[in-house]
Amino acid sequence: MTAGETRTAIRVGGDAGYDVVVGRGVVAELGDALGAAVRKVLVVHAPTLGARAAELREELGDRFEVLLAEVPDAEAGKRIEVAAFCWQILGQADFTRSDAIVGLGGGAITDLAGFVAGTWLRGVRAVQVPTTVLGMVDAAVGGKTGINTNEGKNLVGVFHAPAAVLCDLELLDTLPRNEILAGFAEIVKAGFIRYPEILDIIEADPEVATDPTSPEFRRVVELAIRMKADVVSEDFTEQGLREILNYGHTLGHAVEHAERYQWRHGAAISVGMAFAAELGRLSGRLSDEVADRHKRVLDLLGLPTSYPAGRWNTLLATMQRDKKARGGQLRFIVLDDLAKPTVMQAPDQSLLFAAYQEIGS
Ligand SMILES: NC(=O)c1ccc[n+]([C@@H]2O[C@H](COP(=O)([O-])OP(=O)(O)OC[C@H]3O[C@@H](n4cnc5c(N)ncnc54)[C@H](O)[C@@H]3O)[C@@H](O)[C@H]2O)c1
Ligand SMILES: O=C(O)C(=O)C[C@@H](O)[C@H](O)[C@H](O)COP(=O)(O)O
Ligand SMILES: [Zn+2]
Repeated sequence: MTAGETRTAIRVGGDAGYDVVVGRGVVAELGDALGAAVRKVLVVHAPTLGARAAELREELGDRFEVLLAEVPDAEAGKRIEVAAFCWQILGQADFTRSDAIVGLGGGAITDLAGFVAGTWLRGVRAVQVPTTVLGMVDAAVGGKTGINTNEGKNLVGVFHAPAAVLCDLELLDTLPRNEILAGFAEIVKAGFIRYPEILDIIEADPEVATDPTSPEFRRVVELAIRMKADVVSEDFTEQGLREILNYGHTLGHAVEHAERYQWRHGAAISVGMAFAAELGRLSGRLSDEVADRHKRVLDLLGLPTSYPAGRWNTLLATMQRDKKARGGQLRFIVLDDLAKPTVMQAPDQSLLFAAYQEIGS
């Protein structure tokens, strides 16, 4: 970091937990985050981050034996065959329990790298270096890892907390605008379920989303990370509270599946939040003002809030496999008010359908 730049450390899980470090240049802390006990490091990265991964190998080379695993980009990387490819590298290089894995990439890569770290020898050290907004504010934080199956999104995974998360804002300099905006869907989620200040900032000037160097950008990123850090500190394995992080995800994951993962996660979650707002409104719990605010904020960011009306049956069939379902009954996260998320148990299909009609295009 250069003089005058600040570094923020957000703690997850108290004394025995880890820091999520935010700032420009903080990837320079990777060696220390890996720690003195580690000998070998596997950096799992997408092709986009190949040059940066090679630089890291150079930078860390005098302290560690660094191997690189280039894996397919985005959701194509979140497959069991890709995890097996990484396990093979680890096996052939004799990785032991005192070695470590680094996830360098967007949320898909940190989900995969976390899964590999959580399963290799039943769990080795993972340090996450997210390179997308979405990875920084959500995916790399909290130790939820996962891969997809033919039947649905994230159906296989383990909870495996990282040893550190380094959110280097400089890495966002190369991130395309549409990826930045997709990441903002999870920031908006944090606004609705915990910190409405985020919504105020975006409404005051939606352009903050496209300037990673602005103080407002930094503020909303840190608020979203704080929200996630607090929730997962209280409920790491999603016994209750953590379910609120799934706001917009029940329908959103079904949209991703229906689109064969050609939609960005953030875009699908945006549609899912628009649906959750209608569910809140039509069930009589959420005011028109807060429900309408969803579409307004998401529109300001150019994120989608509708989906073809004729796709309901397809989405409903996929939603039956949602992890929040209990005994065959769907459960949705909805809002009673701003920053008051709650679980809606087994809503009538007629209510779900009516809410979907409101976002149907
Ligand atoms: N585990 C969790 O708690 C959690 C939370 C939220 C989302 N997720 C998962 O995260 C995934 C979505 O993550 P995402 O939105 O980061 O998408 P992504 O990982 O697919 O990355 C998006 C694109 O950005 C490119 N990219 C990444 N960093 C770049 C950079 N610095 N410069 C240029 N290009 C770059 C990638 O190559 C990719 O093409 C989904 O699979 C979702 O399920 C997990
Ligand atoms: O961390 C969590 O918990 C979340 O639900 C965060 C979500 O944004 C994320 O997309 C997560 O991967 C969804 O998890 P899933 O259990 O619904 O697959
Ligand atoms: Zn998500």
